[in-house]
Amino acid sequence: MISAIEVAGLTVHYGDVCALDDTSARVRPGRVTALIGMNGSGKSTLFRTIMGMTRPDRGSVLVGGAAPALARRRGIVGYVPQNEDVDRSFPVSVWDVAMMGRYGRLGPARRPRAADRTAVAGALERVGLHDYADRQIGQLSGGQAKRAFVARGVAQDAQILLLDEPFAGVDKRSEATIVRLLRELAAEGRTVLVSTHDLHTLPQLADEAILLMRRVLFQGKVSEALRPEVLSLAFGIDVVDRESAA
Ligand SMILES: Nc1ncnc2c1ncn2[C@@H]1O[C@H](COP(=O)(O)OP(=O)(O)OP(=O)(O)O)[C@@H](O)[C@H]1O
Repeated sequence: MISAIEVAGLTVHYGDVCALDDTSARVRPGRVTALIGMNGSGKSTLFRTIMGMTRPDRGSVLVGGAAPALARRRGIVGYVPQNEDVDRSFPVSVWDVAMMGRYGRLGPARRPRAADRTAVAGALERVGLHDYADRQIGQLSGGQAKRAFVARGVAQDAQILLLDEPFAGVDKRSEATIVRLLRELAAEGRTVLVSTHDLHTLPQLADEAILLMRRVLFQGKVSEALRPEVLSLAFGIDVVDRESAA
């Protein structure tokens, strides 16, 4: 089977710190794959390397069969980072944030067309923010703001979507909305790679899991990833209470 994302032998250092060490994994198309690992295990680094934003010391990345830079240019891959670089005190509306997902598609005049407005309206509807379109981003709760950034990724209409901890700091309702949305995107044939600390929702969220600790310790079905002996590999302890490991 052709992989949606394929990384092989990735090694990334920040100075003396080794963030990824000979990391290899394949992400299958049309599924939700969860990326699990402790703080500092290299999840964000892996996302950035897949996006071509961090250059590996060694190894290769293919995204939709293309090198990262080309995949981004073609709009094949979308990315919702853990920490947004949008200043929330900056006066942009929820609509504007979602429209940022369309920037790569706007013509030279940079003026949104009907298709762009339809995509943005649809994305806001899907994250449950259609009534907040005119709200300034700084006037949203943390969970609503997170949903606005997920809407930006959805509006982009990419075949492959990467989300770095979209559940961090969001309430149960927002979390349920995002989980449902990611499942729908996978059912439409899109590929979703999502990092999370929440092992509790893993069975609802994902089909497959990748356990990372600088290198891939396990990749397979979620039901197998949740076995205590597998989790203890990733978290380095005997996991009695799954949530306390997250
Ligand atoms: N810009 C940087 N400069 C130096 N070291 C970095 C940088 N970014 C990450 N690191 C280090 O690389 C390692 C991997 O970090 P990374 O952010 O990829 O982990 P993570 O699994 O996403 O962590 P978390 O769950 O806390 O978000 C950590 O030891 C971190 O301190």
